[in-house]
Amino acid sequence: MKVVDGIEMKKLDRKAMEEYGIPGVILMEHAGMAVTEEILKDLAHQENKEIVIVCGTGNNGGDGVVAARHLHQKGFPVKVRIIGDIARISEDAKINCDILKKLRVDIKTIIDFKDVPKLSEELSRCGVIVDAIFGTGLNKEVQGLTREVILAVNRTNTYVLSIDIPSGVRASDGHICGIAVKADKTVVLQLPKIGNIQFPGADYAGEMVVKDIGIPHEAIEKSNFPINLITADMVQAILPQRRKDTHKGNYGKAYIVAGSTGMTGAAMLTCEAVLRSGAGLLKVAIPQSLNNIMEVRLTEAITVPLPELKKGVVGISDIEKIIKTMQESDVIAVGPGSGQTRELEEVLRNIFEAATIPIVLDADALNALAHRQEILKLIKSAAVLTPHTGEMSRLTNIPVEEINRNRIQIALEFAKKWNVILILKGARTIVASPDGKVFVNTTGNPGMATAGSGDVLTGIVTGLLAQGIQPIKAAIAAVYLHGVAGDRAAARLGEYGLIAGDIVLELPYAIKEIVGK
Ligand SMILES: NC(=O)C1=CN([C@@H]2O[C@H](COP(=O)(O)OP(=O)(O)OC[C@H]3O[C@@H](n4cnc5c(N)ncnc54)[C@H](O)[C@@H]3O)[C@@H](O)[C@H]2O)[C@H](O)CC1
Ligand SMILES: [K+]
Repeated sequence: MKVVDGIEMKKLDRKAMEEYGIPGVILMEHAGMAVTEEILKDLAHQENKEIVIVCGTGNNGGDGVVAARHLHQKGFPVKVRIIGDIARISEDAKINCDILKKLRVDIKTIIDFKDVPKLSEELSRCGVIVDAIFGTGLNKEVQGLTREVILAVNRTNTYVLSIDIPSGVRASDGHICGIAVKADKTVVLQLPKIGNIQFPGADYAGEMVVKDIGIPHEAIEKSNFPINLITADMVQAILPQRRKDTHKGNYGKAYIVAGSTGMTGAAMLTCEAVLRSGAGLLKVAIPQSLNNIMEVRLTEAITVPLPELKKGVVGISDIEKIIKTMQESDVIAVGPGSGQTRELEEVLRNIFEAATIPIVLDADALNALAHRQEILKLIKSAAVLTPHTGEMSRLTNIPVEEINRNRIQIALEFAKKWNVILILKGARTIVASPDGKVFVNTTGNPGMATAGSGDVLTGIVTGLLAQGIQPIKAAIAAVYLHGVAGDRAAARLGEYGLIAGDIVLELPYAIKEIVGK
């Protein structure tokens, strides 16, 4: 499913009207009916059935006015409150306002601060507040009377339903324009906006419901807007159904270069996640001195002890053995707990030059790359990099705050520049492909911000790649499954007590939830 900004949505609106001849007032009618459907569901839980619909003078307000008519028609007590200069009302909204007046629905304009106390009372007394002030047309900081009205809405304990996007959240990036409505539910029209998905805006949406309002699907498919939401259907289509006549060789040979003294846990978590993601075979190259520990901790993986140059750390002297095992594998992952050494840069350079299989780079491999990004150009096969925002900052020399203000763009630029698939972990995790496409993940929770969670994701990516899944699809499915497993763990344990091992334990169930077996 595409995720759009206001400009792209307007383009699709215009295409629907100009190329398909669907009048805007029809789209508004569909929008109002879709909103009505959701309000009726929410009203079912409310004692008080009165609805106050707070409208702006644009088409978002128009959607609210259409919903008012349908609710009135169904016998619900409706109050419509239009903020601002009614003379500026959009054409389609005016058509609907005039109909409401003929139906003698209670419709008033809020034009002065002195109207706010009365409105506040109405908002506190009703069962549902509908926020139809701003949608994708919000284009500056919210001030003055509208600011006071949004403050009044947020001060009540009344259930709030926002149309398309909570008013005050910018559709293009989720920025809060001074103040925004805190919604219990947002009825998103046709396609999610970036502001519905990206924080901080995503925090204001409450439960999100996407409703079709009649924009032709073929027009949406033809749009080359690059941002997509990762959905369960998308992941289900990616995960191969298993044939009966198969053996472990069919599910690939994964190879991991990981671990160093004190960091065997990272290697262990990655290995477990590789196998729990369905890979057939797994070898893990670890420093010789850690072999006994790993042999004890890992039952299903084969350890490949490397004669270490420096105790407990993989070094360039091991490269022969690493390359040889790599050439017998279907995917190689480097970095979890490897230790930050200049040696690792050399190991990476050799691997990049020799690899004909997909490469997954995480943690210390990314930190090593921070000094030597140019060696990424040596890679001839597919590469998936999995930085969290801090590692991305070191990789790009862009401050963390700036990355978080523009996650999608920064991830996309890096992927294109270095011809790699980039998983930028965080809220939200972004998967960016060198061909310019972006996939935004919305599964997962703050409980996953715990040591080792990233090692598990690396293992899932590696495990799916081992099974021959196309790299971009493996990255998409991995971040989604990682989040679903984390959500299952949080549902069982809460967000505080959740540790990375719990995500690994829930992973098979997450896969089963999607694949069905
Ligand atoms: N295909 C669809 O998604 C459809 C969406 N519809 C609805 O239309 C809105 C977008 O409507 P638009 O008229 O462009 O603007 P808004 O209603 O979002 O904003 C109203 C108006 O407010 C002015 N404005 C902007 N920022 C501020 C501010 N900070 N302070 C004061 N005034 C401000 C600006 O002039 C805007 O025009 C979309 O979200 C959907 O809800 C269609 O109804 C159906 C098709
Ligand atoms: K709104």
